[in-house]
Amino acid sequence: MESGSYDRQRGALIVLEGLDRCGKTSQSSRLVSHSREKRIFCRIMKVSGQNRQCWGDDICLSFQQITAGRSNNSTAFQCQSLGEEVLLMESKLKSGTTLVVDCYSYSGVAFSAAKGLDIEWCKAPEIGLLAPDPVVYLDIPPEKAAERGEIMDMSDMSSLSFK
Ligand SMILES: Cc1cn([C@H]2C[C@H](O)[C@@H](COP(=O)(O)OP(=O)(O)O)O2)c(=O)[nH]c1=O
Repeated sequence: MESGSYDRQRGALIVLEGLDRCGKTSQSSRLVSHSREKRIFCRIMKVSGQNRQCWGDDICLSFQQITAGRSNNSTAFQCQSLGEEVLLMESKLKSGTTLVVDCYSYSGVAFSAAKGLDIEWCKAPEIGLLAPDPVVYLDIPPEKAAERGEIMDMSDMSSLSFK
């Protein structure tokens, strides 16, 4: 990605993944600010699970984020909207906007699989998503993340098994 590129080159699809409170939101904001300073069109894309919300002029999409226990209906609902979401992303990227995505599909699949669902089943609804350029995984010990705020029940975390 070149600086000074207010041009028609495709934007990059940058994905940040990691535990809650690992710093995805902070780093997304810094990345967008830095990119804009370099005259690169850049927007944050928030993933909100089942709900669509807009955050200022940023884009919020609701990708399928299956978690163990969600009903088939909610999965079906999200899959239906996937097509238009992909089209929106595609159009933004093609017009030269770089998208910074705070959690894409990987975290939803990982959490669902860690809770015992078949990983191939978890991945199946993700078919059709655009492939990210870089995926940046922010690593943090769960205990450290928990110190940063009330995020999740650590006893629940300890029962998960990530591969
Ligand atoms: C990146 C970072 C965040 N924080 C704090 C700021 C926030 O209150 C909290 C969570 O950061 P945040 O960026 O919101 O994490 P995520 O989007 O992954 O959930 O942690 C630190 O204390 N130190 C750091 O280095």
